[in-house]
Amino acid sequence: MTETSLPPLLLVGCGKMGGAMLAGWLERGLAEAVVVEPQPAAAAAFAGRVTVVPSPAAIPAGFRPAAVVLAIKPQEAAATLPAFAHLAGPDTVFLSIMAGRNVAGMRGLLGGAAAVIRAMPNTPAAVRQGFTVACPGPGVTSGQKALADTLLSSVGEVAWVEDETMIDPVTAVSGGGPAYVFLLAEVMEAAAIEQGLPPDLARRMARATVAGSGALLAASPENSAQLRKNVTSPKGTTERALAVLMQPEAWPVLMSKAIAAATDRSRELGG
Ligand SMILES: NC(=O)C1=CN([C@@H]2O[C@H](COP(=O)(O)OP(=O)(O)OC[C@H]3O[C@@H](n4cnc5c(N)ncnc54)[C@H](O)[C@@H]3O)[C@@H](O)[C@H]2O)C=CC1
Ligand SMILES: O=C(O)[C@@H]1CCC=N1
Repeated sequence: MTETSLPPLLLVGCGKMGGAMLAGWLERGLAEAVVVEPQPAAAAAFAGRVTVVPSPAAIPAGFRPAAVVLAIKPQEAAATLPAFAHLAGPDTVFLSIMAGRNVAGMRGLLGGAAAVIRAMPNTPAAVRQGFTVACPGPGVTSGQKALADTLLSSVGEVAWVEDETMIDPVTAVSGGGPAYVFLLAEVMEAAAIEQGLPPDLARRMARATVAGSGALLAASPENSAQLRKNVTSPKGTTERALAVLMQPEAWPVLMSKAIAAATDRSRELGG
């Protein structure tokens, strides 16, 4: 597909993640989109560029989306999805980004025969640097998978898996991962202030250090461990900090526990 050929799509829920993806799609050249969003403020940033309606009943007659992107909270699925069941058919694929919600449960709510892809993106999609892992459900055609791939890859990198159970740990790692990185910026900023640096400087340093390190990681052929070693001079300052961060029960163990907790929560949200 060319840079201007994203197909008509229906976005259900224009909150933080749906909005992030929509921003990326619009930047990529989305021709026609209808957004179902009951909170006017949530979609205000997109006014004039997409059609925003408050409920499925207000979708313009005759609008035939090639993809219906489900970006509501998992807890809203049971009450919301049945109103979109009439859109199921060979020309429409449902692309869910809801945490936990599994394909079988969504197909049940959409009438049983819907083509459903379960995907887990992340918010860097807003700047087209997202990472999405997607899993096709039963009956998804190669054309529908290609369409979802076009949508998802237009806002970042995409990986496909056949085993849906992988989406739970994916949700914990790349879905929520940006939050852990932003937390790192928060705690670095606070620590810098503790060491006597002015708050403005502390904020700029933390943001630029996290963003610059991410850019270096993205651009470098070296792996993250080597990039870490490149900063760590023998008997220098970084070595002292890493001795704290990598001690037993510190970062490696804490991250492992955090990812396990999030994976468990994704499984709990299933159905
Ligand atoms: N925020 C993130 O980083 C990520 C979120 N997700 C998933 O994306 C989904 C949305 O999450 P967020 O955007 O964070 O939540 P959010 O609360 O910011 O967005 C949900 C939006 O859905 C709207 N909404 C509620 N009921 C609706 C209905 N019946 N029809 C249409 N819209 C309705 C709400 O007004 C709200 O704007 C969740 O299922 C979450 O698991 C997935 C990956 C990352
Ligand atoms: O916190 C959540 O449940 C969602 C899924 C991944 C990121 N946000």
